[in-house]
Amino acid sequence: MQTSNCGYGLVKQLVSQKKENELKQCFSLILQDLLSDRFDAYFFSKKCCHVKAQIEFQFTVHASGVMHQEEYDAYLKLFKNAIHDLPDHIKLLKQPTRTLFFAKTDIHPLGGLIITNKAHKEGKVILTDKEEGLILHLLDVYFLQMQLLHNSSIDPLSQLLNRQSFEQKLTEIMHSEGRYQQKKIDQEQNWFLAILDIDHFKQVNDTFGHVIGDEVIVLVSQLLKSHFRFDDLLFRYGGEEFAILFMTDNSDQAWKVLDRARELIANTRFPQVSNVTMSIGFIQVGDDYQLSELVNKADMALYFSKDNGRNQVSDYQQLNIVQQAVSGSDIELF
Ligand SMILES: Nc1nc2c(ncn2[C@@H]2O[C@H](COP(=O)(O)OP(=O)(O)OP(=O)(O)O)[C@@H](O)[C@H]2O)c(=O)[nH]1
Repeated sequence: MQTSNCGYGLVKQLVSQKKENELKQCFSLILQDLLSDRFDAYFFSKKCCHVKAQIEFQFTVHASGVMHQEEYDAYLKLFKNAIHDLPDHIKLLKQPTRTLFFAKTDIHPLGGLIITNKAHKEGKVILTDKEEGLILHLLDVYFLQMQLLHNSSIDPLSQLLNRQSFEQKLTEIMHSEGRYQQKKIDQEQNWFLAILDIDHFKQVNDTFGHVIGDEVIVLVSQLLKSHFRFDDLLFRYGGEEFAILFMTDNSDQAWKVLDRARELIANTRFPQVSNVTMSIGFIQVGDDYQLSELVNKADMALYFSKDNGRNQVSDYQQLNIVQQAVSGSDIELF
């Protein structure tokens, strides 16, 4: 039986040294070991080695236990992404014989993970402590790797996702299997792209200085984070410009969500500066446009908000209606 060099300690060390490539390599070795006959215990006891035959990955989840739906979705995404990145020959080793079942426990900072046998009556947990230990350690490795990848995609001032990750995430959404729609809590949900811009921010800088300007960006980011859901994607898109990718039922709901965010910013008293407002434009992500077109259209809606007095939310679809109505009346006039 072989023992991998990629121990848990090594993973931790690589993470702390931010050696992303080495970490990826090490992580891939761990997974190969775990899912192949070379399975061994690297970041835990060798006694776990019999577990291999029992651990299979399948992502049909039958119950969410006591976990909140959003938290549960985030876990699922984490695992799906991790498995998605595996080389093909490893994917072949997966046998969909088991069901993942998440339950919130105190054992792990990310919550606990238990695997149950689908065939087992009433889905009783059949994992031994050692097996559960194995999974929890695996979760640790995922967590550390995700954290590292996460850090490289974060804007240091706002702590939101950076511009580089924006295109990547939007591309992922546009090319993903479920595409623009996903079933969430028994309801179809659609993706929306919003672009938000702080109004008259130049004036803030000119009057109070760049340090205060930066503080406004930080506070706006925190407010937005507190307003949106755990798995909505918030980006600092440019200097005082933000982008949000989020899911909701329809355009009316999207408008309401964004208008509440606008209201929250407008009603917050910012130190020194006092009042800050934001203009927002959004569009539903769909088949009609390429990525750059989509961003341009959301931007057009944003500038419509700016041109119409700022501190408001505009839906690109509604602008079309306005434009068509205008051109329609033009035709009638002439
Ligand atoms: N403090 C600070 N200022 C920034 C940052 N990034 C961009 N800015 C400033 O943001 C200001 C943006 O100004 P404009 O694009 O003219 O827009 P505005 O004054 O917000 O006006 P409207 O968008 O039309 O409401 C510029 O003065 C930039 O220098 C940053 O990271 N920190």
